[in-house]
Amino acid sequence: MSNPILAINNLRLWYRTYGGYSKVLDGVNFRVHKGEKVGLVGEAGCGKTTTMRSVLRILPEKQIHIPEGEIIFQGQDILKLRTTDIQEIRTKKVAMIFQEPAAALNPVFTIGTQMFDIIRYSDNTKTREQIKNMALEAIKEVYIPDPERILDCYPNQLSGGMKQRICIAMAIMTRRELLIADEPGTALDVTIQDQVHRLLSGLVDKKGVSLVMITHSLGVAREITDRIYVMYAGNIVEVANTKDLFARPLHPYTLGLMDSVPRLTGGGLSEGIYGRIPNYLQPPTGCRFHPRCPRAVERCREERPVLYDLGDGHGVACFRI
Ligand SMILES: Nc1ncnc2c1ncn2[C@@H]1O[C@H](COP(=O)(O)OP(=O)(O)OP(=O)(O)O)[C@@H](O)[C@H]1O
Ligand code: NI
Repeated sequence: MSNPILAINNLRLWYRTYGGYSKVLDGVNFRVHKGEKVGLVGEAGCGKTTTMRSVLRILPEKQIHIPEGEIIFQGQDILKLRTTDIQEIRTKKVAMIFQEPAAALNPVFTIGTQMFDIIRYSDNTKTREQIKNMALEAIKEVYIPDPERILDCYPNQLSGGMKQRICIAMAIMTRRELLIADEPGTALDVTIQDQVHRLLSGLVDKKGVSLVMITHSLGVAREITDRIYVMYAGNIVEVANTKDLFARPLHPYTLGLMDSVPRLTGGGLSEGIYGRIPNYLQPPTGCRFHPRCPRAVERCREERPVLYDLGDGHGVACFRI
């Protein structure tokens, strides 16, 4: 395949807390190619948001420590960029759509004002009329009727689903290379969430932009993505083309996630996989999944499995497959 537009290499990231360093990301490797739709899947707290926020450098910088790793975006290491260059990436190259649309919109400005600002930041040569037309066009693309009226609305005049659509419109109305969607619509009810996912997926195809879809649901990732990374406790434990992952899931954690779909309210992940994400202040030795793993043996406690490639880009980090 061509060079990836995003390559996260061996990223380790710790949070400073009162109890010491919380060692969350433990050597994450992650790639996105041009036009690709990639899923990042795992339970709550496994580090999905941390990984993707680090790409935009929107983590609280004073509270984090990065002992190792690089984040190469279009050939540059994001971790080494100056703030002004990061700003350039945020306004022109990469957009993020958040879980909670209300939090992404400023309550004191109209939708129009906020959309115009984004367009102006990305390209200051446009006339007022061109800017307005771009905003109207984007609102039409997310299937909201009466776009003229929407421009004059404040966020609180719109439903949750409408707000999420506006966030998507804002993300795609100017030319971007990469879109990162962090569980978009999780705050909404399920049918609306579905619509939001489909809308996003369609627009990404239409614009030819790359997508990273963060979700705790393998089912959602299956609907939308070409390739999936499964994350557990700050490690990528399995990666494969979406079809291959469902045809031949290999990591015990992936198997647990697959079984867990109808049992989200139950105690553990599946029949054999109880427990929860470890304490990152004192993460388990060896494979971080070993305390929960039905197949764990002595070696899993002592040695950390690397992700090995079984061919066709199917990688798995487990001694016991
Ligand atoms: N600012 C912070 N300081 C300390 N710990 C943090 C901070 N932000 C996140 N964490 C911790 O990092 C771990 C990973 O969190 P993260 O939000 O990246 O997971 P996630 O996979 O996105 O989960 P979710 O599905 O709940 O969004 C969690 O244990 C979380 O409590
Ligand atoms: Ni998250």
